[in-house]
Amino acid sequence: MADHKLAFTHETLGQRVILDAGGARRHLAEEVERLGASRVMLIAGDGEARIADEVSAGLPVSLRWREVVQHVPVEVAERARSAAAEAGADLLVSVGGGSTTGLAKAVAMTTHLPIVAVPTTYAGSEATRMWGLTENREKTTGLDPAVLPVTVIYDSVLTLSLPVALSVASGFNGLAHCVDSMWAPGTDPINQALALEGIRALTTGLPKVVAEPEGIDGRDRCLYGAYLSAVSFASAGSGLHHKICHVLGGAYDLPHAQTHAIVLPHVLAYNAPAVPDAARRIARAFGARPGQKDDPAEAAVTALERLRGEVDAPRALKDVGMAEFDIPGAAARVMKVVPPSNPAPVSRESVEILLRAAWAGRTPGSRS
Ligand SMILES: NC(=O)c1ccc[n+]([C@@H]2O[C@H](COP(=O)([O-])OP(=O)(O)OC[C@H]3O[C@@H](n4cnc5c(N)ncnc54)[C@H](O)[C@@H]3O)[C@@H](O)[C@H]2O)c1
Ligand SMILES: O=C(O)CCC(=O)CC(=O)O
Repeated sequence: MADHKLAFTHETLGQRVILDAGGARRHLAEEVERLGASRVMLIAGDGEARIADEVSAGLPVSLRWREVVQHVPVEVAERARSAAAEAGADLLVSVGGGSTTGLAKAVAMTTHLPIVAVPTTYAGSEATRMWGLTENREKTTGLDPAVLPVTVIYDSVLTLSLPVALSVASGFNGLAHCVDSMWAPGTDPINQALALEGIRALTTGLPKVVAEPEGIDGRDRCLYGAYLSAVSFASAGSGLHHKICHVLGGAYDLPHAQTHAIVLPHVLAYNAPAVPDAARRIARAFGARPGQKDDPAEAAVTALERLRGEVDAPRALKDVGMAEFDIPGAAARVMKVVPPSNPAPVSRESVEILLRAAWAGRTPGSRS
């Protein structure tokens, strides 16, 4: 912790959180009963249909919604909201990744229906009151207490089918929540503590998932880390890293988790020299043991790079569909949303350099 007076105002979001490998079906039935619901709108995309069918067996489902699109286009949200009203739904149950949770949030925003979320990736949307909608290539995010799920049910058995590459990318989405929380506009000692524990959990969990994708221990650690990462992000808010990724996702439709995984080391290398104390703590959480004379920023970046190599995380925006000629436009868009509190000064040129390095998959912090 920095050497200054300890003082903060921290808001904790209230929700019931259950983590129980193999227990989702039972817990979901109990939650539906506890909430007194009789007309469930079950939201799950095609890729999550099998899992959703399994965990929802026996529930009073009056509407099964399958149209799920990443970054929640407003047209999709509107269709789902109308369907919820027509079906007279009294509870939203989302089973799936961040896109599925995001659609449930979009419906809850206007209907104020409660959500029970059963996450199947490590995106963490289930533990935030942040919504995201995309219209005309622009992603808008906002905060609304109505979109925070009342209950989250984590069951690592449901994540066994998540392909290893996607598990890794999604885990890096969680790590990005943690790292960005160390300097985001609302950072405080509480969300920093949660973020550092989130880094530890994901740093031990991800290599286990890669080594043994069917193993419960690695998956449990990743879900635990994903939850902590989301709680820290929910409190600290979006820092520079998230602002960059929202521009890239909204304007260029890049895959969410992979984009986070690629951009994170570059933002860490950019900001860490301006916050040596946070950098030292991040490095330690990643498992490094920096000595007194070591440069903390370098130690943090090296530790993240080691993990990236160990789990073969994605490296280049050019590999996930970004065109090089879009870089200047993306930098201009980022400049409109840079958090004024970012620890290192940000210019259009510096964002363009960062994006070029991330596009090409260069070593973080390098110019060539
Ligand atoms: N509001 C927030 O706080 C917040 C936080 C993080 C992410 N998000 C949003 O979440 C979205 C991205 O979520 P994501 O990265 O989880 O991707 P996703 O939800 O789009 O899922 C990616 C793919 O994985 C499949 N999948 C999910 N779980 C699976 C499983 N267990 N087995 C097999 N396949 C599975 C899905 O069907 C999909 O094809 C973005 O729109 C992002 O903005 C929001
Ligand atoms: O819900 C959204 O689409 C916005 C929040 C978000 O995507 C967080 C993240 O970048 O992981």
